[in-house]
Amino acid sequence: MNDALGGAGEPAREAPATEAAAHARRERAAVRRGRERHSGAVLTRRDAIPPSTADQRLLDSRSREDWKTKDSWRALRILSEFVEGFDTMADLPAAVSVFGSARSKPGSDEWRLGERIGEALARAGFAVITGGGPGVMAAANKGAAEAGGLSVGLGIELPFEQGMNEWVDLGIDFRYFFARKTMFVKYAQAFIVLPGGFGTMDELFEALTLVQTRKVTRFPVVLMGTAYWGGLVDWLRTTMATAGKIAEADLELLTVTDDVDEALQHVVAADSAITAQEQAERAAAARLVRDQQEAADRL
Ligand SMILES: C/C(=C\CNc1ncnc2c1ncn2[C@@H]1O[C@H](COP(=O)(O)O)[C@@H](O)[C@H]1O)CO
Repeated sequence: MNDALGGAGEPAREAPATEAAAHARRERAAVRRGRERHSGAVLTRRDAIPPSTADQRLLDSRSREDWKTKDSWRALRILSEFVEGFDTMADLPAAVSVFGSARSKPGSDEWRLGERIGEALARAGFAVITGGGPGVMAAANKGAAEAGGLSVGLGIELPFEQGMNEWVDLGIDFRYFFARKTMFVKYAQAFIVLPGGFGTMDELFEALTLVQTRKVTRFPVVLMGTAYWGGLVDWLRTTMATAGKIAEADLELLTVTDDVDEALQHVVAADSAITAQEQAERAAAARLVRDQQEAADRL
């Protein structure tokens, strides 16, 4: 039973003071239920949980024998993960991926920011995609779900998994990080990145690399939290750009703000540009078909 649901089945908004207590209650309940692991369609609990994850078995294996005999078969499982992801995500409306620390505590400033950005995106009509985990991910999912938006979680099998957060309405569990990362980029029009650790950095720099190398275009990357990101952005400018490892212009790929409305504006502006370009492309294609038809009719 979801204890964030009120009697009428509606999500009950918790007062800030009680939110952390409610979160702690839910965590204790999860521990009581016992540890569990999702691996694709497979759920294991307690003693049935395998000692390693699929990603570990693929990446951490040192056995040449395994590489010859097992990895080629693993490719089929990897393929199935892409198929499942593509099939499910293709039905999404315009969406934004929100990243940030798995460790942010409910009620903290970062958590509130995550919730507000999730809510603002949902009100603007965007689905919100997160990693489906705790912390900022849960906050953004909560904001989106409670504002009536589509709240998506792309979970990952981890050795210390906590399960998908309760505000995910559409969830996919991935075994492989790289398959999951494709979905974050392919089905989003922008990334919004809140304070986070290695995982968040990985997602941020993957997006920046894809934009810098023009694998994706018209893709805003918004960093939220000027105090947190300021040092990194300064370092990118004064050390990385000065050493010629990136161009000055690459820094313009990033927007840094504390303001939810400003973040949203960037996303909406990019979305409008995409829509205008798609309309122009469709009109050009229709003109081409019409011209060809008229030329054929004249023969
Ligand atoms: C560390 C804890 C739980 C981990 N659970 C996660 N579930 C889903 N996605 C995750 C998890 N941990 C990291 N990620 C991904 O990386 C980003 C956050 O990483 P960070 O190092 O915390 O910045 C996040 O956007 C996810 O995509 C229990 O506390």
